[in-house]
Amino acid sequence: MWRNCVRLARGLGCGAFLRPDPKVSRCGVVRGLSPAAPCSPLWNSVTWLSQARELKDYALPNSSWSQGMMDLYSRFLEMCKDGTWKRIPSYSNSVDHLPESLKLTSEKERKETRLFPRNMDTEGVGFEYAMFLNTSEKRMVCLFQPGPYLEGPPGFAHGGSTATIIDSTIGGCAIFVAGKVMTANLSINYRNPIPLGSVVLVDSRVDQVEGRKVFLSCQVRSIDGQTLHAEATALFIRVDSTKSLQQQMSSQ
Ligand SMILES: CCCCCCCC(=O)SCCNC(=O)CCNC(=O)[C@H](O)C(C)(C)COP(=O)(O)OP(=O)(O)OC[C@H]1O[C@@H](n2cnc3c(N)ncnc32)[C@H](O)[C@@H]1OP(=O)(O)O
Repeated sequence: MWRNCVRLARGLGCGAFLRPDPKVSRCGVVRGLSPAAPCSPLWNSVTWLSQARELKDYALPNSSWSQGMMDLYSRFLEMCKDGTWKRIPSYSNSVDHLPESLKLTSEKERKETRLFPRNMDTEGVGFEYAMFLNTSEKRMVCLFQPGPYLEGPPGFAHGGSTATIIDSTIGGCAIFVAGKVMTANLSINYRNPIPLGSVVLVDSRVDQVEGRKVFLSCQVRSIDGQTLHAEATALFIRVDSTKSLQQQMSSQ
């Protein structure tokens, strides 16, 4: 799995540069639908972007991104050109990632909540990441640059921050394949610490779907592929979107 990814990334060389999307302002605020938006059924119905509010897309390059992050981002953007990969926009509120049809009534109302990995406004201090989806391979990759506020052991990322980015990547992958899901189980083996400010590639894929159960696996590696930082398996359960989370919890 990983070897394929490295091969793909290497095969593209480093010459690609970012073309500004005319519908995306410099600060990453999306106006209407971006051509870079993914095209799975779930995201197609995401005229979510088009309506009244302007949403900031946090998965666009900013000045905190290292050269390594920029290079990798450019390579994946290049791979988006033939439609094999899709860049996934990222917003500060999880509800904005769902199409209107999947939102519960209570979720349609705006709340002062923030998606956990997007809860810091200062660029570069927390989770800097961008995701790309390969629908035919049922695979989601995430380029992740952990900032100084994610410290665990001195100079290295906290294990919880690694778990968060794995859960988000694997969860995003599961959502594309199965719709509305919740993490039921996430098992992580931490192999090598992730230096703060470095760039790693979180590579996840759906291995199997059995009824409501979605099984996934994931590896976190350095961008040269030489260092395995973590590997994980996960079980996500498709939830009945007609039932509120509260109802599901109270029936347990
Ligand atoms: C855009 C942003 C993306 C970010 C993604 C981030 C995702 C998240 O972090 S979600 C938050 C963390 N997760 C949670 O809080 C989930 C808490 N748990 C729950 O809500 C429920 O237990 C839930 C929804 C997972 C399953 O509940 P429910 O729908 O009642 O399913 P339930 O009937 O118990 O189980 C269904 C099947 O799954 C199995 N199953 C459920 N949980 C587990 C588990 N932990 N391990 C193994 N099997 C399980 C059951 O055994 C059952 O199997 P079978 O059909 O063969 O009998």
